[in-house]
Amino acid sequence: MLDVSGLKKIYPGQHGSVEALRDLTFKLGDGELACLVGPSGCGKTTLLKCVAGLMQPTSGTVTLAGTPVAGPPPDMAVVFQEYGRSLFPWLSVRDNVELPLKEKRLAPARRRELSDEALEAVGLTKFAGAYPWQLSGGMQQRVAIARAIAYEPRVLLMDEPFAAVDAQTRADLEDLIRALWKRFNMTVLFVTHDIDEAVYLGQRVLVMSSSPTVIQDDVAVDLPDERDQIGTRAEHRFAELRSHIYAEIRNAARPQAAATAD
Ligand SMILES: Nc1ncnc2c1ncn2[C@@H]1O[C@H](COP(=O)(O)OP(=O)(O)OP(=O)(O)O)[C@@H](O)[C@H]1O
Repeated sequence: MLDVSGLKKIYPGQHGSVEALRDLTFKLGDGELACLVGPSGCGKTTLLKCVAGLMQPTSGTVTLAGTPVAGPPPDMAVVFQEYGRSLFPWLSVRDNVELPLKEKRLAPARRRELSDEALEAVGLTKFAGAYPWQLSGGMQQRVAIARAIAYEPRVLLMDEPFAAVDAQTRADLEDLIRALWKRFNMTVLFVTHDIDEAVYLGQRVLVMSSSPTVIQDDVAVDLPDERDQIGTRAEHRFAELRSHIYAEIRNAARPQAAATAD
């Protein structure tokens, strides 16, 4: 479904250019849920922007279902960390969810159907008429997720979407993502700083090295498919996977966050 090959990104700058991504190659199969972890500044956001067609890589390719990505693809949606800035405060929850569907030029009845389903899926049916500023942080992030789901993406990209919410809300949102992933058969690439979150959510964890960045490890999460916040996290295998990835990231982290390319 998603094929990233030899991706390289160099940011030009006045004091030397920064090689954020050196040579990234990985594939995601149709319907896979993979998490991407790596040390701070290793280029996770840069990678997502290139995959989402929001930024041109210096070299390398991103292919979505066989088609090269040259701009934002119609069957991909992105959920960012800053839900506060990604929702329009003057639009109701429903209008926020339907906005991209208008861009897609869907008829009003179809837009309504999709927003109803998405709001029901994230448990916000009762809040369709509310405004984002009337909702808690976790609820606002659920609106952002509903907006992405309503778009009916084949691939959902998430960039540290739960970094700004409290621990209990975060756990609820993690379970919501796994439920939505199963219900809508999406391919999900989920970027996080949090190793526990990556192991809990993913079928695979891609570990990025520090800059200049490559994929350092690709760990299969061989935990049972049914996950729950208490049981799964208490499993011996969960602890083993977490320790393994933690050691990889410790290895990957070097004192310098970014290398100079010239
Ligand atoms: N627009 C830009 N111009 C120049 N350098 C940039 C730009 N954006 C990012 N960088 C550099 O590229 C490297 C990777 O940044 P990026 O934001 O992709 O990392 P990240 O892994 O998402 O970071 P974090 O985990 O802290 O959010 C960093 O060294 C950063 O300073």
